[in-house]
Amino acid sequence: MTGQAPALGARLVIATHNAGKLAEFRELLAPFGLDVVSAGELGLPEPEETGTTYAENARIKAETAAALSGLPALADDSGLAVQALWGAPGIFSARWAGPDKDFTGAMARVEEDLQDRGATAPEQRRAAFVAALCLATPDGDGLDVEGAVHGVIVWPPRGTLGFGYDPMFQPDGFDRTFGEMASDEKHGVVWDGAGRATGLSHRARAFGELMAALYPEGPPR
Ligand SMILES: O=c1nc[nH]c2c1ncn2[C@H]1C[C@H](O)[C@@H](COP(=O)(O)OP(=O)(O)OP(=O)(O)O)O1
Ligand SMILES: [Mg+2]
Repeated sequence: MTGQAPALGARLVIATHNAGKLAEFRELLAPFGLDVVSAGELGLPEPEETGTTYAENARIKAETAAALSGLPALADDSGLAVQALWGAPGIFSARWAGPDKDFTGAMARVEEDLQDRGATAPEQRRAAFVAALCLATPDGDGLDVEGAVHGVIVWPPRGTLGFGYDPMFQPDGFDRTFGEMASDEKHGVVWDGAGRATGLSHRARAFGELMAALYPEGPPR
């Protein structure tokens, strides 16, 4: 797909206050020549995430930003879901890091909870990153998609790339964590020639779903 993606709007708000996510969306959207502006740059508030699912929270963030900015807005609600912890920290992944965004502490808490359950073997340490995206327009339309990537929780954390829980998550089929992967490997997308996008990370996969939902007939001309 080349050129502009009209349904996204020439100007698009990325409704996040997370610098790591914002950088990834800027890279994902870079080929499309959109004017991407962040919620932070527009001075938009961080809405309370009162939903009980990733999708609900993504919609809250996207609708709030679209209504306040008068522009289409793309939001992401995501998290790390650890199977032995019944999906925790899940939608509370950001909250586990506290107001100081201490992900070293949040990762230690995940490991402690796994240790408390005696989860030492890799098969007891299964996890997925999940991302729900919502694209909302100021007139009230919304489009919801999700993506996930499965893997295993490692300890100690490895790597300094990425953000959040990346250093403790090793996706299936790799011997490196997301913290050890360059951005292009973690969330780069590959187009299949028919306008479909695939990728490794939850966010890249959700982005591929978004493009497929926006353009079911293939790339816009
Ligand atoms: O690729 C990722 N690599 C590592 N960690 C990740 C990733 N994706 C989500 N995560 C974790 C950290 C993040 O803080 C939380 C999402 O929480 P979430 O509320 O969706 O985002 P947030 O509060 O950081 O920013 P905002 O709500 O303004 O978009 O899950
Ligand atoms: Mg948040």
